[in-house]
Amino acid sequence: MTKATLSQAEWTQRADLAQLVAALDADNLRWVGGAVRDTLLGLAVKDIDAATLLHPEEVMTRLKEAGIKVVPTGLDHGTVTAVVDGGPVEVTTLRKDVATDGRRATVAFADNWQDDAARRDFTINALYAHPVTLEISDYFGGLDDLDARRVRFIGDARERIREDHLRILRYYRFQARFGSVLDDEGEDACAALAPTLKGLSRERVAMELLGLLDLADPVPTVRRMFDRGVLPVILPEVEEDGLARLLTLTRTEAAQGAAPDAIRRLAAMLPAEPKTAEQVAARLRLSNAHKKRLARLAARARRPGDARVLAYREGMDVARDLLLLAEQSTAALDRWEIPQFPLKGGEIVARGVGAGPEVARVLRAVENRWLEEGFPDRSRIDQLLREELPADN
Ligand SMILES: Nc1ccn([C@@H]2O[C@H](COP(=O)(O)OP(=O)(O)OP(=O)(O)O)[C@@H](O)[C@H]2O)c(=O)n1
Repeated sequence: MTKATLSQAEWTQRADLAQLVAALDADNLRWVGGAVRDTLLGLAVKDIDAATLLHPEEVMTRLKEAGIKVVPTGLDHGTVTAVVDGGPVEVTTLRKDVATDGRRATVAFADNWQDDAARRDFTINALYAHPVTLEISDYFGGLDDLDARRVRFIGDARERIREDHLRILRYYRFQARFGSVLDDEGEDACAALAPTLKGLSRERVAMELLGLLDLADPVPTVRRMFDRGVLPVILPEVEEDGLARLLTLTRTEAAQGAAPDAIRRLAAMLPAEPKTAEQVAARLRLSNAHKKRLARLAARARRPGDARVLAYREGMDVARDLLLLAEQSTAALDRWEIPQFPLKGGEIVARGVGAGPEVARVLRAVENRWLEEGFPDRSRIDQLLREELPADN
C-alpha cells in the first residue's frame, strides 16, 4: 500500500468539513472517490464523497445532534447526504457487493476499508484520505496509476463491468479526462461488453455521454469508441463523417477560445436531418430545451453568412453555435449587443401607407437593407424609409 497525503490545505481549513468530521469522529471517516482523485491531480473538486464505518442511522443521529442538516438520499445503499455550508457531502457506509446484475447491486455493509475499496470501479477512484492527517490509503495501486495517468479497473475488468455496465462509459469519460496510457485489458473488456449498454437507463447513458462530450478533448476517445464498436451501441446514427465534423468543431472551438459544449458537439456528429436529431434526443431523454437546440444545430447552416446578421436573426447563442459548426469566426459578436430595429409600423402608417401588408413589406425591406449595411444609425433608417416608401407617399 503506497502512502501519500492530500496536499491541498483547503481540506483541513474548511470549518464546515471540520464540523462534519467532529460529529462522526475522524477515525470513522475517510474522504474518497473523485474529490480525492481530483485534489491529487491539482484539479478543482466538485462533489465530496465520504466513506464511513458507521451505519446510516448512526450517521443520521450524530449529524442531527451536531446541528447538520441530513437528507437520507439512498438509505438502501447506505448513503446519507450531509448538507454543510460548502455544499452537500455524501456519506456512505462501507459496503461490499453481495449480488449485482449490471444495473443495480445488492450490498451489505462492510467493516473494513479494503472491502469497500474492492467494490469500486477504478484504482484511481479508490483512494481514501484520512480527514485529519490527509494521509492516503491506496489498496490497489491507484496512486501509481494516477501518476501514469492510467484508468485501470480494480481487479478483473469484465467482472467490474458486469457489476455495473455504466462503468464502460465511465471508463471512457475518465480516459478522455486524464488518461494517457491505454489499459489494454480495460479497452478489450469495454469493447466486448458494449452491447450490455442497451439495457441501461437512457438517462444514465445520456449523462455519461454528455459528460464525455463536455470535456476539453474527447475526440481520440470517441474515435476509439467508434472503432471498437462501443459508440454504435449508444449512437448508431453517427458515421465516419460525424467524427470528422467533431474533430473540426473541437479545433475551431479551441482556436476561438470557445468553451466545450456537449450538445453542440453531439449536433456536429449527427447527420443534418432534424428528424434524426429529434430521435436521438428522445432516445436519450434529453430535456425539451436540449432537444430543440440539438435539432436546430444538427440541421446546421452550410454558410451562416454575416455573424451579426445571424445573431440578429437567431439570437446570440445559436449564432455562436452555428458559426463554430461552420468553422467561421465568432469575433464580430464579442463586445457587441444585438441592436433593436429602430423603426415601427406606426411611423410608416403616419407617412400615409394604409395599415396592412404594405406596411409589413416596407418594414421588411428597410430592415433587410439596414442589416445589409451593418446596422447603420437612425438617420440612415429615415433615408432608407424614404427610398422604400411607395412612390405616391
Ligand atoms: N459505477 C460506479 C460509480 C461510482 N463508483 C465509485 O463511487 C465514487 C463516486 O462516484 P461519482 O460521484 O459518480 O464519480 P466521481 O468518481 O466522484 O467522479 P466525477 O464526479 O468526476 O464523475 C467513484 O469515485 C467510485 O469510487 C463506482 O465504483 N462505480
